Amino acid sequence: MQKIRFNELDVSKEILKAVDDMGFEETTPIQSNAIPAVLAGKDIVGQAQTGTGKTAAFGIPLLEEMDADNKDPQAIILCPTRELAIQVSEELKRLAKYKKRIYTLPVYGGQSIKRQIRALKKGVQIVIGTPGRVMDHIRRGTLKLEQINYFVLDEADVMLDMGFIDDIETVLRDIPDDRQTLFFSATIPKSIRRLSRKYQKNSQFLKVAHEKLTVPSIEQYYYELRRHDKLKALSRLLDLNNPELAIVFCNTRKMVDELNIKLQARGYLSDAIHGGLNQNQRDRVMGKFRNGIIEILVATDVAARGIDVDDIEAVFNYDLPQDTDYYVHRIGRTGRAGKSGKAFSFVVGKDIYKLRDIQKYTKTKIKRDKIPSADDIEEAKFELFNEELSAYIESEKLEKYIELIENIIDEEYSAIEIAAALMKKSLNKVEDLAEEKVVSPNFGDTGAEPGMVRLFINIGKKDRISPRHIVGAIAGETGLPGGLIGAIDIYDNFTFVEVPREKGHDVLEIMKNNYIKGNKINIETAKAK
Ligand SMILES: Nc1ncnc2c1ncn2[C@@H]1O[C@H](COP(=O)(O)OP(=O)(O)OP(=O)(O)O)[C@@H](O)[C@H]1O
Ligand SMILES: [Mg+2]
Repeated sequence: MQKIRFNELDVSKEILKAVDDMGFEETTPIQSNAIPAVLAGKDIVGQAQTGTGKTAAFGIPLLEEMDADNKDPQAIILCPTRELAIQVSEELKRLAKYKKRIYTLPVYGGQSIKRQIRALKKGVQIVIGTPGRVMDHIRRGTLKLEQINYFVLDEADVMLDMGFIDDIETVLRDIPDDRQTLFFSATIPKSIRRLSRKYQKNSQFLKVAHEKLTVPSIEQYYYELRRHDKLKALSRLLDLNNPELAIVFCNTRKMVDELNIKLQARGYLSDAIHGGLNQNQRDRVMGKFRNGIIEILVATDVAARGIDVDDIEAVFNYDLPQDTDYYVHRIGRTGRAGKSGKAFSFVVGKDIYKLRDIQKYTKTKIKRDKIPSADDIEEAKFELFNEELSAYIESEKLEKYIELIENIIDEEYSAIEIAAALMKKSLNKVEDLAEEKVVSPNFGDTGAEPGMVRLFINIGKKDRISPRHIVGAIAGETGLPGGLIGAIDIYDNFTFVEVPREKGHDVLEIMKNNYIKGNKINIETAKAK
């Protein structure tokens, strides 16, 4: 049983109406397999490719089985991160749109526990949470387990990788034996099979029959390069492909932060997400990414697990993942729900062996490709320019300008010379910023604290400059109190500072005139202040 219509399943008209509102036409294979199995009371391990609707595969039968007259929790869904708990909860809310008396609640750390307790007291049937906070509620007695009939682990494998096994086992021991236990992920390693043998009854392993582990609509490429060429390669691929939204994965939090700053300094609208950020920061970043305020999300593996954002057109493995399974989850952030996408992996030295393992494991061919040259980018920009130009000529009223140009032609220049000069001027504007990076003010919303703006300053050799020097120089020259100049750090050959938004342009002007010589900050003067 693969794709069928939802009304061929034994589900209520409320659910049928909701999936129709959501625009779902047919079930996905995991849905046509899992929904009847869960409704029939089975324990299952569900494995299906990324972006193929596993959330609704467990969400729909859970919603069907909830007793609206019972206000106690009847299902717990555990997710590895707060973002995912929120996302799953939102998908369930959409599915429950016409089941007015079923309440779902996400509970996760970082959010006021009192608010969650109040909500739980009012009556909630499905609790979606991260293990830490769920445990906390259980210990406090604010999450009652007596009525729990369903226990779901979403992204089951990464939950074990993250060391949540003790928490999971504690919860499993405490909820009634006659419950149903469901595990889901795109990759099911042996550790999950073991957990299944221990805690599930007559478990059914639903591996949706697919030859490949990755989605076929994702084009996959790799690039062999040297470590220090990665940033250039990333910039070129971003410029050439121009993805609306993209995720770039690095292997450590530190790399994520560093790369994000470098991208921002090059004028990209990027921001970083990883487990080292606090709740507010993470919410802000995810919100900006979902709304397209930032276009590039630089992330660690866990932070992006299961994340479902429309229109992510490209995924970059800036570092190749340590684990082959992680490759599957990473590139699965694109090509969701039947859409197409591209995945680009950077391969340095011995990474090539890991890449071979990945190909063997996922049963896919990752195509080798060349990093686009500066000429390729220029050509692409030129093509885009031509297209935009034609559209502009078609849509705008140009009579007045035609007259003006005719005058210049008469006097000195040919039409071709004038067109060439205008073209160079218009194309260069963008390139100057990206290439020289002397000072690139980024007034877009790129990770600065609220009310602040980030300024990037090229400082040439970093060994002679400390953050203190830079704050000193800015404070001295602009009269801003040092306390208002924030978040300073030094990366490679540049630094950034955050200053109050309304002072941004002033500070920039002053810094340009006084401290930027060529492309170096004049640190001697800064020290003297
Ligand atoms: N039957 C369907 N038809 C069309 N779209 C669907 C269907 N079921 C789910 N979707 C949509 O597909 C997207 C991906 O679903 P979901 O996030 O549940 O995937 P997943 O299998 O959990 O992926 P991952 O392994 O990355 O967690 C969501 O936006 C969801 O609303
Ligand atoms: Mg999922």
